Amino acid sequence: MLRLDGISRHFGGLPALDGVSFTVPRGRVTALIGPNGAGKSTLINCITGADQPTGGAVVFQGRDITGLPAHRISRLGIARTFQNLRVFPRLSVLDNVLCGLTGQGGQSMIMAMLRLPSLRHRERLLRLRAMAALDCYQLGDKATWPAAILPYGDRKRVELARATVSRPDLLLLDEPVAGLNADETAGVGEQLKRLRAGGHTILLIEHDMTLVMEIADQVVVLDSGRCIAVGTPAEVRRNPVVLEAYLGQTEACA
Ligand SMILES: Nc1ncnc2c1ncn2[C@@H]1O[C@H](COP(=O)(O)OP(=O)(O)OP(=O)(O)O)[C@@H](O)[C@H]1O
Repeated sequence: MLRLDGISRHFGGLPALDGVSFTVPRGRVTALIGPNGAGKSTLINCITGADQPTGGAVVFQGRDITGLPAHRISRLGIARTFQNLRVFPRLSVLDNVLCGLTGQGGQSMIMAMLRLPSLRHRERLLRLRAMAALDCYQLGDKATWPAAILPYGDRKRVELARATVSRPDLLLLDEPVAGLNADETAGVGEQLKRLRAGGHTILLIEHDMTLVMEIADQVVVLDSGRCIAVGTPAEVRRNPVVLEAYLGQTEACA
């Protein structure tokens, strides 16, 4: 589904990513883990076009998408959530989720001005899809609320609904449970399991190791911009290089 070939990204000569290569298989959950500053968000930014790699190639469904602008990559079927929430505070919850369907409107400016019945029909269908996504995340009763007044946990779920509403071929989730309490984390964990069961391909950045070990099929470990391990959760958990770099020597000795 996605192949990364030697991705590098240097900031002022300092490597945030240094020749990172791995593949994200279709229909599986791949977790990307690593200590703070390892380069995880930079890598997601390079995949989605929010940033450009200084070396290497991003190949999605057989096509080289390296350096394409973010809106074109999004149209190819890659959606994401952000580590620092990016909901539109003044838009309603429903409109925030409809933003995840902008590429599917299919209307030209002329059609939009003429308000043809076919266009109104299409808009109704998109709203129904957005409402169904909100229901999946238990947000249906807050559809008309401005996003600004939602509690943090709800805003996280609005982002998830927006990222998943278009049924993207690849879903990139940057710390979806960061800042959530235990109940909210469990709720999002259930959602992620449902997405996995539904055949979604997911690249998940997460520091919550319990969640990662529970839902990932494959774990990729970054450390100081390098890929130091790729394997199943069980393989990675007992890899001494990973334990030393990420989990700490104490656990390695346990
Ligand atoms: N725009 C930038 N300018 C300069 N340095 C940057 C920039 N973005 C990231 N970096 C640096 O690149 C390195 C990797 O950062 P990145 O945010 O990708 O790490 P991360 O693994 O996502 O960390 P965390 O788990 O804390 O989110 C860090 O040293 C960071 O300071």
